[in-house]
Amino acid sequence: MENSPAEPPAIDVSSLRVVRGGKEILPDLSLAVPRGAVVGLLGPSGAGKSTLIRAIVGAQIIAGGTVTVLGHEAGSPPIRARVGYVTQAPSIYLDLTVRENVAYFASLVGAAADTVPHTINAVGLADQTDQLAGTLSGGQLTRASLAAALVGHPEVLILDEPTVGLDPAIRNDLWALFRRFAEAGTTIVVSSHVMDEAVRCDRLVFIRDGRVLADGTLAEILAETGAEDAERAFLTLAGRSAA
Ligand SMILES: Nc1ncnc2c1ncn2[C@@H]1O[C@H](COP(=O)(O)OP(=O)(O)OP(=O)(O)O)[C@@H](O)[C@H]1O
Repeated sequence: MENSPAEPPAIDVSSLRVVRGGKEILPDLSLAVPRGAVVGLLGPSGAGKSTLIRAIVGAQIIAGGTVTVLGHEAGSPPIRARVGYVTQAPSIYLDLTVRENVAYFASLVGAAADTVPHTINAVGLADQTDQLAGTLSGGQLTRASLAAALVGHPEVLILDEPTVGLDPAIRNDLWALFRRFAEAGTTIVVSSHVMDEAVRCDRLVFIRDGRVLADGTLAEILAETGAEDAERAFLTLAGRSAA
């Protein structure tokens, strides 16, 4: 899962500075995401997770630093079809069916038509193929948005709080799905404010007040803090940084 020295990280953020509404949201943030890893971006509400994600997908004006994805500037034309992004809000058309939505996003990235049913099956929505997206349940809607993002087989998949508000069984199914895509080589960044999702990730980035508190495996972070779980480790690190 770790990079070989010859292989650059999938995502490389260096000294990123972001100002929004006149406020410095990310003062000086650096991190690297290895290829093929599932990386959890964990932190409380308002920590700056969505802002960082926006910078990674090239949707955020940055005031300083660099964000490189697959060796190219974030959001630049050579990588647009290679990076999938699922926002917190439903990112598909509610007045189209699941199939119509996924077919539309397939056409945008030039994916073959036969990838549409395959992707819908992969996210477990075969029975909802002809259902209007606006009539799906919350978990189904998240999976439909995922299908739209996945249909072009992105090498990097960025998911902003995909499991928020979903019941434990659906969260479990979604994590199994992320794992399958990672095993097929996709690099996945998942943001969450639910610390118990840490155990699902290969690596974790703890973020608070726009700063990285920790970047490593859960085992490394627990060893470093002496904490029993991710939540206590986070609190320990937050306490240290405030001291
Ligand atoms: N346009 C804006 N103007 C001013 N402040 C903003 C703007 N957008 C975001 N912020 C602030 O930036 C901070 C980080 O917001 P961000 O959405 O990145 O956090 P988050 O970690 O994703 O939170 P959540 O888990 O609640 O989605 C928050 O304090 C938010 O109020």
